[in-house]
Amino acid sequence: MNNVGNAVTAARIAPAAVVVGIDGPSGTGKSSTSKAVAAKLGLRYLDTGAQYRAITWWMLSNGIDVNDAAAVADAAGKPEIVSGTDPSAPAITVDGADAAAPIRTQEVTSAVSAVSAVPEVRTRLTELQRAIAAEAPHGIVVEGRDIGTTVLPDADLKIFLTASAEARAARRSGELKGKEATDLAATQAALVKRDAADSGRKTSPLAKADDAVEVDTTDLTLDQVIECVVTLVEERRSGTESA
Ligand SMILES: Nc1ncnc2c1ncn2[C@@H]1O[C@H](COP(=O)(O)OP(=O)(O)O)[C@@H](O)[C@H]1O
Ligand SMILES: Nc1ccn([C@@H]2O[C@H](COP(=O)(O)OP(=O)(O)O)[C@@H](O)[C@H]2O)c(=O)n1
Repeated sequence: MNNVGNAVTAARIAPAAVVVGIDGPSGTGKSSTSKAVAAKLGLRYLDTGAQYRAITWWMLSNGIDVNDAAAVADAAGKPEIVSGTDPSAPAITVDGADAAAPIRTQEVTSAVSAVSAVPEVRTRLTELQRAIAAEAPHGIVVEGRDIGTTVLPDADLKIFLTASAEARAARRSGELKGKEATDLAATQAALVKRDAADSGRKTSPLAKADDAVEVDTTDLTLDQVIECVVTLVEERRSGTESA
């Protein structure tokens, strides 16, 4: 077959790259759903929250006062942050060091909203996120707070996950070890406080894009959420969305 024939055949076989943004507050199932959907559909995966956690961890590790926006802004370009996009083994390094564990500590979780509110931090990470998405050969699932509104406004599909604060706290608490896991009320209060900070900030707040599909996961199993999103992606790809 000549080159034109090969190109036509290839075009028939390989679906066009698809970009999916999944936003929502903590504990709605963004990471679990995004990784599973990316793996099922042969897409790359990006955890933008891990990048905000990584830069926060760097600030804390280097003695920057995370509540001093000017100091955080001055240092925003210093850490080298590299994200792996394999959904089966997402990785993140900071200045060459594996940051997967330290970015999940309570210290980082308590500081990340302050760092994430600094415009220079958001500008830098948004540029990085867009570059990673552009490099994904078959497409990518990108999860966060502002993917559909700011980072990838032209995404092929935008999902906004929600769930009751109680359900989200119970899920998060189920992940925590020891004392934290038993103090459900404290976990819920911390989640609600972080949601408010993320939604209330001036620069690219946590928000549902007007063209995002909202999925309330409160009474759904994780598998049901994954199946729902896979179906939405496949419908968007084939242009056969249900009315
Ligand atoms: N629909 C669901 N039902 C029950 N548990 C869920 C559901 N979605 C996620 N989980 C669990 O809740 C915890 C938080 O999920 P995660 O994907 O990390 O949420 P997010 O990324 O939105 O914070 C994980 O232990 C996950 O397995
Ligand atoms: N696109 C994003 C992703 C995360 N973030 C910030 O990073 C924090 C941690 O994000 P995360 O996704 O790891 O948090 P969880 O939803 O997993 O609890 C959020 O609370 C936001 O403050 C952001 O500002 N923008």
